[in-house]
Amino acid sequence: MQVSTRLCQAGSPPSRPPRVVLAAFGVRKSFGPYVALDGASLAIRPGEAVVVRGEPGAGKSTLLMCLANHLRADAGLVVYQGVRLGVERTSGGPALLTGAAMLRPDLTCAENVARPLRRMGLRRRAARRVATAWLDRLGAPGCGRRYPGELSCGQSHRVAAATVLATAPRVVLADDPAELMDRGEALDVTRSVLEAARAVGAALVLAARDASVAADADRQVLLREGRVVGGREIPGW
Ligand SMILES: Nc1ncnc2c1ncn2[C@@H]1O[C@H](COP(=O)(O)OP(=O)(O)OP(=O)(O)O)[C@@H](O)[C@H]1O
Repeated sequence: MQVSTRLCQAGSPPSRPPRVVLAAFGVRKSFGPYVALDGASLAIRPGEAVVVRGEPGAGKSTLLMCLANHLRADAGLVVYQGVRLGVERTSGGPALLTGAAMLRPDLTCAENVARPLRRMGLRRRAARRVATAWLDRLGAPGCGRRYPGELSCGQSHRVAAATVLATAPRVVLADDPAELMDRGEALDVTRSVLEAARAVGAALVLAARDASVAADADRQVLLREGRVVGGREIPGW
């Protein structure tokens, strides 16, 4: 509780960079009788890549949704950049990468990536240039003029990742793409996202069933029956 109090202190800016950018403390979430999260705790440092591993149904997606402020926890708290999500901030939160569903089907892929950049104030031409560079970086060159409906699952996920990463987020929460494509493609896509997140200094929390993804990350934690039960956590947490 000492830690959460420190993180939640509002007012004066911290004198040094925060040690933790995103943290969950004892998060519980049920769907009717189904307990998806049963007191999950996790702390993420700025810029690190953390894989949250777990069997199907372990609660990985639910944890990401709570961390992203898309779902409100029944109990416990989520703190992002020193602010309690769902309480002090009811909208906004870390960027959530879920894949193809994030893309507008009536816009080309370049327009999809440029859209949030335009909202951030970039002029049309600059936004287009940045979007094209991000599509290249994510391994989707040549997708710019195509529409989401014309892409494979892997390509759609890469384009969705470009829409998120182009905005230089502090934290990206990425759900496991393995359900939607074959293992090799899912690994390839995941690695591209991981490298791109590192390149812009974004922390990445990646849900994964597959252990091989963890080899490229800074650390991994294991989620079982809605609790973080294993993995190397940050000392002192
Ligand atoms: N909207 C919902 N309504 C009812 N139950 C849900 C809902 N969302 C999740 N659950 C249940 O919560 C539990 C955790 O689901 P969750 O999707 O978070 O697990 P997961 O680890 O991401 O699984 P997977 O690897 O299959 O994606 C499961 O028992 C699931 O059936």
